[in-house]
Amino acid sequence: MSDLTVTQSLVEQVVDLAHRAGRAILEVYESPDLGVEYKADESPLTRADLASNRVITAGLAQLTPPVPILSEEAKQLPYEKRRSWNQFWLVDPLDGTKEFIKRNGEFTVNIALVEAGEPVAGVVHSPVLGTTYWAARGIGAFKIKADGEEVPIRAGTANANTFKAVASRSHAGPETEGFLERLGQIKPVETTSSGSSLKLCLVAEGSADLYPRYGPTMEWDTGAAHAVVTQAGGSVTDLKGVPLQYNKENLLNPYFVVLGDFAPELRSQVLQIL
Ligand SMILES: Nc1ncnc2c1ncn2[C@@H]1O[C@H](COP(=O)(O)O)[C@@H](OP(=O)(O)O)[C@H]1O
Ligand SMILES: [Mg+2]
Repeated sequence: MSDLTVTQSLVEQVVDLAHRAGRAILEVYESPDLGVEYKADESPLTRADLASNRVITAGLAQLTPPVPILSEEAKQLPYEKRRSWNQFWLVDPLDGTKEFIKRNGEFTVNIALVEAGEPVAGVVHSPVLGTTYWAARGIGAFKIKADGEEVPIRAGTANANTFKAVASRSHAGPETEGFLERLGQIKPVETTSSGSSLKLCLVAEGSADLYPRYGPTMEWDTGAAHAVVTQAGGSVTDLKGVPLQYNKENLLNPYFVVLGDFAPELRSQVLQIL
């Protein structure tokens, strides 16, 4: 099968799909019963994750029938079946389920197109904020603001007097604290917390300089926002500086760090203290 070419029109259709999924999520979010259940690994699942998943998987299957889909909430094929995929859609229909249940708005819809282990396009939509980040290789990285205006985005250089760091609201711990302390020896650090893949998007748009993640995440938590960060000039790498890879036998990501568009010296200085 020959690969699909990523065009602006394809990405626009995926943005529409993310918006439709967002509306399905909000219907549940605004209802009294979120339908919370717990999966075998004790992570939460709601009616909204499933509703969003249905919208996205049906939409992608219609849009690009030959391209396989790997979704957090769909049955996952064994590695022997998916290892030959060169291109596939990687979907997290609702990232930040814990934040959804807390009703703090910090959750996203995530759709990435992966090619040869690398996310080449991505759409991240926040139904509550009404914002969408999207990017595609060869096209660029953009934010659609709540008022509908679309603007190009660029990761920051971290050249100001302080570092702006962002960390997980529900999954940060002592290793993150230790790193932020070491970072503070380079220059002062201001830290904010947020749920879901929004953290990577904050780095992509230059609102934050970096996001350290000492904790487990899955490929679908990062794929779409990884594409946005990369196209905006930043990086998403393991703690040694190697870009995260996708469609691995084990879909768990290593601990990682998201950096803005840092000069090489600053980049290696930060990688050394991770
Ligand atoms: N023990 C664990 N194993 C795998 N992934 C985990 C995990 N604990 C948290 N995560 C991932 O972290 C994501 C939330 O990230 P954050 O803390 O930055 O908001 C979750 O996304 P979901 O909400 O889609 O399940 C989940 O995939
Ligand atoms: Mg997730």
